[in-house]
Amino acid sequence: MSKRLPLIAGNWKMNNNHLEAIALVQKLAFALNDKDYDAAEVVVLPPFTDLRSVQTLVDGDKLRIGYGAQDLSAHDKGAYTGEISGAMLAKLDCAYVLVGHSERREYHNEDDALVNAKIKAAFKNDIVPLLCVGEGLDVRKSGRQVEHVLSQLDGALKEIPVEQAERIVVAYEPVWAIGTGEVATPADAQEVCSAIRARLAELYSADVADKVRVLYGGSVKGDNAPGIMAERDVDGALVGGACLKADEFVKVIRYGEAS
Ligand SMILES: O=C(CO)COP(=O)(O)O
Repeated sequence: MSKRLPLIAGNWKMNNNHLEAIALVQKLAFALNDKDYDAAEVVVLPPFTDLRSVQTLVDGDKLRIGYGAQDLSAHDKGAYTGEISGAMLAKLDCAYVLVGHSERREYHNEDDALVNAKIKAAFKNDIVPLLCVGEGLDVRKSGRQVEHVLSQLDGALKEIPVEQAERIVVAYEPVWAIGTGEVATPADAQEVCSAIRARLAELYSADVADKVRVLYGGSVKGDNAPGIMAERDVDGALVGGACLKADEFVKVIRYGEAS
């Protein structure tokens, strides 16, 4: 069994201009003691307008903090006003890109077919997609969360070859737990994360299932991270609100040191 390196990713959503971005990444690097920290991979996902500043800072200070974008276009280039291509993100050395976040699905009508096209666009540019899946409250109340999430996973991975699938990161983010302060219990997170891993084994192989990192997201904070991260199939966290303060994000990142 391979040991998966935990991944703690901070989704800034629509927060911080490029100057605030520099300040936050500097604070984070300092609070984390970036050069000495290697127990987890740390990634920030700022708005597009911040990426060049974050790249310059990470390169200049040789930070180990990785970065990526919150979305990308399914198209290569051309008359798509307002869109950002995978090639543009690759030129900024983005390692990751979020795909299918519930806020994109809800406010921009992104469906599984578009999510699938965006995953293909990311891989075409050698950027690792961080695929978000998760059920709303109505589905959770009806007890169909596993079925719902696996259907999103199947749709997202359509025609994705094994050598790409094994690099993907999947984030289970129950919509009812996002920004609500209502965190899923560790058992809730484990139930769905283990089902995602089992489906990857069915779709590809046990080896792929063993390699893919499955994260939990939804009201993760310093105090609840240790319990969630202790679950067998949870390999990290996708953090929203708590990643906007360097000290709180560092508490999540250093979850393993909590007493
Ligand atoms: O949507 C999220 C991360 O992508 C989670 O947001 P919160 O941590 O603010 O609930």
